[in-house]
Amino acid sequence: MKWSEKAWQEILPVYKDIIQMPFIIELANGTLDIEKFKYYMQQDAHYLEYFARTLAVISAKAQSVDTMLDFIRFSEGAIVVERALHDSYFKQFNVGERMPVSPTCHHYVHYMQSTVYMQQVEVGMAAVLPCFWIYKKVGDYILQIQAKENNPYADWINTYGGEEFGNLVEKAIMLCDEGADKCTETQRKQMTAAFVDASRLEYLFWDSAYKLEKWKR
Ligand SMILES: Cc1ncc(CN)c(N)n1
Repeated sequence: MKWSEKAWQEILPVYKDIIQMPFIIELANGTLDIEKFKYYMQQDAHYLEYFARTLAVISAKAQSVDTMLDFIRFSEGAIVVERALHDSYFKQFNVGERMPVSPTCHHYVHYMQSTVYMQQVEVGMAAVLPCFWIYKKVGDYILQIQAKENNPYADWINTYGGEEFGNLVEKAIMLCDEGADKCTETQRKQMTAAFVDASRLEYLFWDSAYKLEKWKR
């Protein structure tokens, strides 16, 4: 069994919880409170900047020039493609100034960064994989159940449920499997632990947006 197949089995309960979250259900049927979506997008704008930088660090640490190129392209995609999606929603919903980074977003981006800087490159690759894979799975799931007419969140759904994003995700999974093949069993376990932690943070990211999470002080 490939590393990715085993790793997905580990996070299956988290994924099943994610697709039942009110944020996801309401996004799919188009009833999600716009303030919650705006909050999510504002936090996601922070997230994407750190995510893109983190991908660039993985690129710099990559074992081969081909993997280096793949991760630098992922980094570019996070900024160019996903930021375009944010910008169009910010315009549509008239979002001006940026919010401070929320506690959950802060935790997630610093978790990613410290993992990528402090651990071997394959563990860093596993830590960013849920950002690809869970979004693809959630995008595909929402495509099946979505309200087809007048859903204000259709562009978000089509971005992550689309074929273009799907190709990136396939590549990211394949690169993790290639990396895992070169690792020891202990290192593969570290990869899985990073994948599980980041998946749990994906859950918390949507949960925090639904609750409009704020710093206590
Ligand atoms: C929090 C989060 N995780 C993942 C993605 C998809 N790159 C995203 N836009 N935001």
